[in-house]
Amino acid sequence: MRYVIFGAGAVGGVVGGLLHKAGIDVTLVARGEHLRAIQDAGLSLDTPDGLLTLAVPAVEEVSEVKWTDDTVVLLSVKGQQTETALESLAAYAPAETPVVAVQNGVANEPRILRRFARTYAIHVVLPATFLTPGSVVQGSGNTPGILDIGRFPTGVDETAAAIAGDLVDAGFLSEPRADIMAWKYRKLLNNLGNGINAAIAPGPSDGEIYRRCLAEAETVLAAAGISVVSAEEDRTRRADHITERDRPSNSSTWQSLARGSGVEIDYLSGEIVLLGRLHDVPTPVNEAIQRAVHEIARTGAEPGSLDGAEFLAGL
Ligand SMILES: NC(=O)C1=CN([C@@H]2O[C@H](COP(=O)(O)OP(=O)(O)OC[C@H]3O[C@@H](n4cnc5c(N)ncnc54)[C@H](OP(=O)(O)O)[C@@H]3O)[C@@H](O)[C@H]2O)C=CC1
Ligand SMILES: CC(C)(CO)C(=O)C(=O)O
Repeated sequence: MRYVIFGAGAVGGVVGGLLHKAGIDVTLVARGEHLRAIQDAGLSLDTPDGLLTLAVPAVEEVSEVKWTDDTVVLLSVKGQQTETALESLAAYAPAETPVVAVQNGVANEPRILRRFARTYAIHVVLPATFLTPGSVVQGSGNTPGILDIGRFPTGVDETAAAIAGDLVDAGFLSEPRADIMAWKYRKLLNNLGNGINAAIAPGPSDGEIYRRCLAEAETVLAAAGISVVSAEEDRTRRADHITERDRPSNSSTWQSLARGSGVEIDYLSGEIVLLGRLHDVPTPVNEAIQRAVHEIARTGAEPGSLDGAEFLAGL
C-alpha cells in the first residue's frame, strides 16, 4: 500500500512521518513555508525517543502524485479545509481510490463519500502539535496514537484491515471496527473541550463550561437517535496507551488560532449546534463557544484569553 497524506500538519505529520520511518511508501501534500521546510531539510518529528529528521517526499499539488492502484489517501486537513482538498483530489486521484478521514468531527465522511465511493473513517486518538513550519510534535509519551478504522458509513473490509496493519507496523494501535462512527461521535463529545481550550483562559470555570456543553450534546444526540459508544468503552480502549509528555499540549483548535489558519469549530461544537437546530434542542453554551472561537479568529485576539466566569455570566 502507498499513502498520500493530504495535510501534513500535526496529525498528518506524525502519521506520515512514522509510516515513512517504518519503510512504507508515503508522499506528503503540504503547502507554504511548511512544504518548503520539509523539502529543504526533511520533516522534523519530535518524539519521546528523540528528534527525528525524516526525508519524506512532499509535494504541493496532488497532480504531482504518481497514482497507482494501491494508493490510499489519508485526509488530515481540518474540517473547514476538506472541501478544497476534495476538489483537487477528485481532479487527479482515480475514482476508486480509498480516502480515509483521519480527522475529528463527523461531517468529513459524507463529503468524501460524495466524491469517492471507498470512504473510510479513523477515530483519531493522537495528540500532536504543529506550530512551527517543518516541525511536528508527537504529544503522547507512550503509544503515538490509537487509530481504529472502519468503512463509512459502517463495516470493515480487506482495505481497512490492510491500512490498520500498516499503522500497527508504524507503531500505532489500530483495529478495524464496523461501528467506527459511533466511536467518532464519542470523540466529538471529547472535542467539545477544543473550543473551550481555544477561547477560555484555564481556570476554575472550565469544568463547569464543559459539563454544560456535554449535557447539551448528550441531549441532542439522544434526540437525533445517534449511536455513540459509551464513555466506559472509550476509556477501556484507550487504557493507559496515550500519556501526556513533559508539557500539556493545547487543542488542535487552539493551534489553528495560534497559527492564524482558520478554525474547525463549526464541525466540533458547531456540529452539536446544527443537530440541536435540526432536532429542536437548545444548545446555548455550545453556540456561545462556537461564536467566541470565531470572534478570536476574526479579531486575532489571543487564543484562550477569555475569562471563564464572565463567559458563564454572559450566557
Ligand atoms: N492536533 C491534534 O492533536 C489532533 C487533531 N485531530 C484532528 O485531525 C485533523 C487534522 O488536524 P491537525 O493535524 O491538528 O491540523 P493541522 O492544521 O495541524 O494540519 C493540517 C495541515 O493541512 C494543510 N492543508 C490544508 N489544506 C491544504 C491544501 N489544500 N493543500 C495543502 N495543505 C493543506 C494545512 O496547511 P495550513 O496550516 O496552511 O492551513 C496544515 O498544514 C482535524 O480534524 C483535527 O481536529 C485529531 C486528534 C488530535
Ligand atoms: C488531542 C485532542 C483530544 C485534544 O483536545 C484533540 O482531539 C484535538 O486537539 O483536536
